[in-house]
Amino acid sequence: MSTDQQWDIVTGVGLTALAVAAGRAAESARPDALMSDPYASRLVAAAQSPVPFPFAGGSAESAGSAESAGSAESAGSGEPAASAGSGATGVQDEEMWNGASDYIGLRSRVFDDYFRDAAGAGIRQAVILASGLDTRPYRLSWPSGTVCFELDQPAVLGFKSATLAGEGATPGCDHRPVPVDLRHDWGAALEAAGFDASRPTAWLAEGLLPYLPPEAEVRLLKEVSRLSADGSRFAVERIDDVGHLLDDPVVRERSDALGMDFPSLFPAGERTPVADQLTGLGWKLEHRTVPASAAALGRPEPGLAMLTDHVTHTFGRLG
Ligand SMILES: C[S@@+](CC[C@H](N)C(=O)[O-])C[C@H]1O[C@@H](n2cnc3c(N)ncnc32)[C@H](O)[C@@H]1O
Repeated sequence: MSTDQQWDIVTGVGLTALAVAAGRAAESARPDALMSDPYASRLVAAAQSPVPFPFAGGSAESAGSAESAGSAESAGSGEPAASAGSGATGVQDEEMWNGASDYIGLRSRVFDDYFRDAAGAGIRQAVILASGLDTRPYRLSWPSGTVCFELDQPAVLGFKSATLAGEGATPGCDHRPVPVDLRHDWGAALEAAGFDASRPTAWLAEGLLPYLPPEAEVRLLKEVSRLSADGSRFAVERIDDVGHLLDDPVVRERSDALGMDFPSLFPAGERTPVADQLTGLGWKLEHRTVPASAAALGRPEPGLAMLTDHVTHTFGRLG
């Protein structure tokens, strides 16, 4: 991928955001759902992807209220999302999507809880880096006065805002989308959108870092740190060696089925481990493995060795 290439929701890295939304739709439809995204099915349907994603039916109105979303108790009340219907392929295999939701559902819940904890600790500024089709500003309960910034490519944010507006969805926070390319200088755009670096912030990088070139990853972690007042928090999904992901035959089979040129999405190059970078930038870290999160939430481990062995959720605090 060239350093200036852009994408929308059905091309390049954008397609990964759609795949994650399909995983959240699948999770939301489970009777034992760990989280509920009442908009995921609708977003997947509206994208009209040339790849036939499943779970593209349903509507936000019928899929449960945003108020009730996000708790284990209330989750699962949403309407089971329907399959895309025509043109069935391996991509529409239920088992595969239930497998995907095992991890996506778990990851979403872990980071939903992270934002709930940060709100409970009095943090009123959230920044979701590479938010994709994530709908946390709409589906979580935010304390009054919370400002939520979402950063992603212009076409991705534009598609999401337009689709959710068409659904009559309204954010539960002061929602500020910031269209940027995270490979370049995005801090100035964030500040221009009203971000206040003197207030503690809860940052999230979920499904982002491996897609950045190594030097852009270094810049991003430094920029987050520069903009973080004492008391800030930073949650990161880490995949420290993407080679394991690309070598996994199940991952390859799934990305092939989705028509993704997966290897091309991960820029090559030497990387300093993210945990080392964060520690060097002053963050105090806590790490949680995927099996540990699964056990804590009463879920079996996701069936992919690559996820259980090579993905970590890291939580940083400053000050
Ligand atoms: C796997 S998706 C994850 C989306 C979201 N965090 C979620 O969990 O649903 C990756 C996202 O990273 C975004 N992304 C990757 N590189 C980016 C860049 N250089 N600038 C802006 N967004 C980027 C993509 O547009 C996409 O939305």
